[in-house]
Amino acid sequence: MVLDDTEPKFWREFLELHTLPLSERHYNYWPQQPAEFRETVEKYTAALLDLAQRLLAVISESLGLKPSYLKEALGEPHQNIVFQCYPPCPEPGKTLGLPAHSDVVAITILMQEGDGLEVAAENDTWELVPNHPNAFVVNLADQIEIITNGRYKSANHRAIVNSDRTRRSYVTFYHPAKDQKIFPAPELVDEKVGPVYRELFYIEYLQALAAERGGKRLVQSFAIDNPLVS
Ligand SMILES: O=C(O)CCC(=O)C(=O)O
Ligand SMILES: [Fe+2]
Repeated sequence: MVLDDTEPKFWREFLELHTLPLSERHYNYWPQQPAEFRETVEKYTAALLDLAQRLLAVISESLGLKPSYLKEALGEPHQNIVFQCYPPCPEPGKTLGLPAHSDVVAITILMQEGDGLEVAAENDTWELVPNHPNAFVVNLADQIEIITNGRYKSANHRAIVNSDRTRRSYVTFYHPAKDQKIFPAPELVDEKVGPVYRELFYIEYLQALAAERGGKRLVQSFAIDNPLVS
C-alpha cells in the first residue's frame, strides 16, 4: 500500500460499524469481545434510530411540515456508528482529532466522554461544546440543510485533542438510502427566489465527498446560483 503523504494525518483511531439496513450489518467485522458487545450495540443503535426519528418529526413540525415529512423525504434509513478514540497527544496544538467538517448525513447523535468537540462560531472562532454526562449532542447535517432549503444549516465542527487523557466519542449517523432523491421541500421554497439547492441522489453526494479535498462546505457544491445561498 502506498501512503499519500500529501494528506494530513489526524490524531484518531476509530471503529466504524454499519447497522442499517440489516443487509449491511456484517457481523464478521464486529468485535467478538466483550461477549455483550453485539447485543449492546444493537440495543443502543435501535434506541438511537427511534430518537433520530422523533427528532426528525419535531424538526419537521418546527417548519410547519407534517411530522412524517423528513422521515419520508429521507427514505429507508441507513445507519452507522463510529467509535472515535483520541489518545493523549504530546503536542495537541500541532494536530486535530478530526478536521473541520459538517456531517454529510441527515442527522448525527453523538455522546462524548470528555471535552474536545468544537463548533464553528461567529468571526471564524471555535466554541467548545461542553461535555454533559448522559447528554447527547445532536448535529443537523447536510441533507437536512438541503431539504429545509437552507433554513436549518448543518453544523461545522471539529475535534481537538489533549495531552493528558484519551477522549472517546460514540457517533451515530442517520443517512438517507443511497438511491434516495433529496431536494428542498416545496413548502420551504420561496416562490420568488426558488430553491437554494438542486435535486440530487444521495449517492452523488457521497461520490462528491470521496472526490473532495477539503475547503468549502461540500453542501455549497450542490447550491444553485441563488442570492439566498451563503
Ligand atoms: O469526536 C467528536 O466529538 C466529533 C466526531 C465527529 O465529528 C464525527 O465523527 O463526525
Ligand atoms: Fe462530525
